[in-house]
Amino acid sequence: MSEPLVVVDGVSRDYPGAGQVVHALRDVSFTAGHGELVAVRGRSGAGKTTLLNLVGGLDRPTAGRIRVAGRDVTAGAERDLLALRRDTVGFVFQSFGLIPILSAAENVGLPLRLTKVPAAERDQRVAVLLELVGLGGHARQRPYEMSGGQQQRVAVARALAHDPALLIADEPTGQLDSETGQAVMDLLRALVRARGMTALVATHDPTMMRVADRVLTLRDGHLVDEPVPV
Ligand SMILES: Nc1ncnc2c1ncn2[C@@H]1O[C@H](COP(=O)(O)OP(=O)(O)OP(=O)(O)O)[C@@H](O)[C@H]1O
Repeated sequence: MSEPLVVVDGVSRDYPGAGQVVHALRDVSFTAGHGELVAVRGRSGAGKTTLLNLVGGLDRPTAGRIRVAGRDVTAGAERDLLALRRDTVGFVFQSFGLIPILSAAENVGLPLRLTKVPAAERDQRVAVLLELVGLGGHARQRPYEMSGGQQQRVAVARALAHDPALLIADEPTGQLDSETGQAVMDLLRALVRARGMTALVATHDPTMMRVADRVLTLRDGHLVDEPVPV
């Protein structure tokens, strides 16, 4: 069997602070297999965002190695990281990150525009993706005409547009009420199952921890063994 989709090996990330260095991650190691949904929990400041950014190639560690889909995310040139993000990783953020002047369909189609997928194919894929997240009838609406849950669904559809092997979601339900958050979680769970994607989801939300295959706990930059509350 080939190596797991995500391999994090002895990763540390220091930030130079005013006067003293912040050790945001300290010697973190884990793997995430193909098709696995891994939740990352921890208090504010524990290092969740730092870890997700490193795995997604948005940042580089101070020490250690990360491989995603067989590619070294830590040693490559900037253009290799760009290629990784374009081909392999989809991102979902707490704040949705949609472009306000674009419709739902245009937001979802944006990554395909950047990779120069022909217009007809793009439109078809966008329609399928919006159906997939339950927004088939909302293609022309702009983000401000949609609820928070609907906006996050658009963001999920956009993250899936280029069919990434890895979905990285940083507090995807952080701005949603619990019922809407649950719906977005269920959607992520179903998508990971149906598409065989791997997902790494930072969350404070106990619901997400219940639907995850595995929960990693960060404390002060360390991975710790801690039972998950049920
Ligand atoms: N760019 C930066 N420069 C300096 N310190 C940083 C930077 N980014 C994060 N940190 C520090 O690194 C530590 C980990 O931050 P991180 O954002 O990864 O935590 P988190 O677990 O995602 O928190 P939250 O749940 O509040 O989003 C914190 O002490 C934070 O202040």
